Amino acid sequence: MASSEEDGTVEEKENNNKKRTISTLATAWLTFYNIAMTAGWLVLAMAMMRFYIQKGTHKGLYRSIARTLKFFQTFALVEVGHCAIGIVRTSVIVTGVQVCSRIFMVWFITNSIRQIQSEESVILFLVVWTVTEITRYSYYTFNLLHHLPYFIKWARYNLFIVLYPLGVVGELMTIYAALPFVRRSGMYSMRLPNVYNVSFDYYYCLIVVMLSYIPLFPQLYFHMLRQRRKVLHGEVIVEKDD
Ligand SMILES: CCCCCCCCCCCCC/C=C/C(=O)SCCNC(=O)CCNC(=O)[C@H](O)C(C)(C)COP(=O)(O)OP(=O)(O)OC[C@H]1O[C@@H](n2cnc3c(N)ncnc32)[C@H](O)[C@@H]1OP(=O)(O)O
Repeated sequence: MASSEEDGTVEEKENNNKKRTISTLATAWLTFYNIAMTAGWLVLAMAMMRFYIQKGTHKGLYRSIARTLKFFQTFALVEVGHCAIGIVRTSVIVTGVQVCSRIFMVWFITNSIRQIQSEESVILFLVVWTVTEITRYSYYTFNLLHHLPYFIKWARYNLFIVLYPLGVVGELMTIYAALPFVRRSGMYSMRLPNVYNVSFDYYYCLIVVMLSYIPLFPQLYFHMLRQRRKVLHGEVIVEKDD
């Protein structure tokens, strides 16, 4: 009897130690990740400002920051992994939609269609994303270090009220500007007949993507409003499971 009780205690202790090690490793990784992402988006902000001050125009700005933008925005895919393995308390679906829509904007719209890279709408979403991400990643970093200045917390849970709709306007206007070029070039499309006997029209795909903002964006926006009430006003919110 005594020995089985002792066994139980040893097992419990081992489990607790394992959990503590995993949690320490997760915190260390998240701190490194958030610092790296804050730095990445700060580099982007400085590169954009420097370009504009030196050239006095936004034309050519996208090309000058494209590599850094593609790297840091694509790297954000690991955030979906963070949610999936449970090291952050965020929905995989909410994070997945947010990250995938950004990666789609970068790779399959802005990077693929040179003619739209100098549109004002591209600058609009780039500036909005940059302000959002510097605030968001610095919030997570300071939060993990238990030294969160109030103005960063305030910025994280207030700026999105204006920035989110502005970002969506920039993204939708950019996709809209891309439509004529996509139609003319037939890019990423497959016409029949072909060996696979499959037809795909990227032009209509983009129209579906634009329409999908109607049901999806309000969900992300209301999610952030709920987070705001929870963090700034201490409301207890029961989230539905994914
Ligand atoms: C394939 C094609 C698909 C096309 C589909 C098209 C449709 C698209 C429709 C939608 C379009 C959206 C377009 C978006 C544009 C923009 O981004 S505009 C810029 C403005 N945007 C924003 O302000 C939103 C920014 N995004 C986010 O905040 C997130 O991505 C989020 C997932 C939407 C919400 O974040 P969430 O994590 O749920 O909330 P938080 O309050 O920040 O965190 C919750 C808890 O998780 C912890 N946490 C999360 N991440 C980390 C981390 N990296 N490190 C450490 N901790 C983290 C956080 O601390 C919280 O923990 P607790 O405090 O313990 O609760």
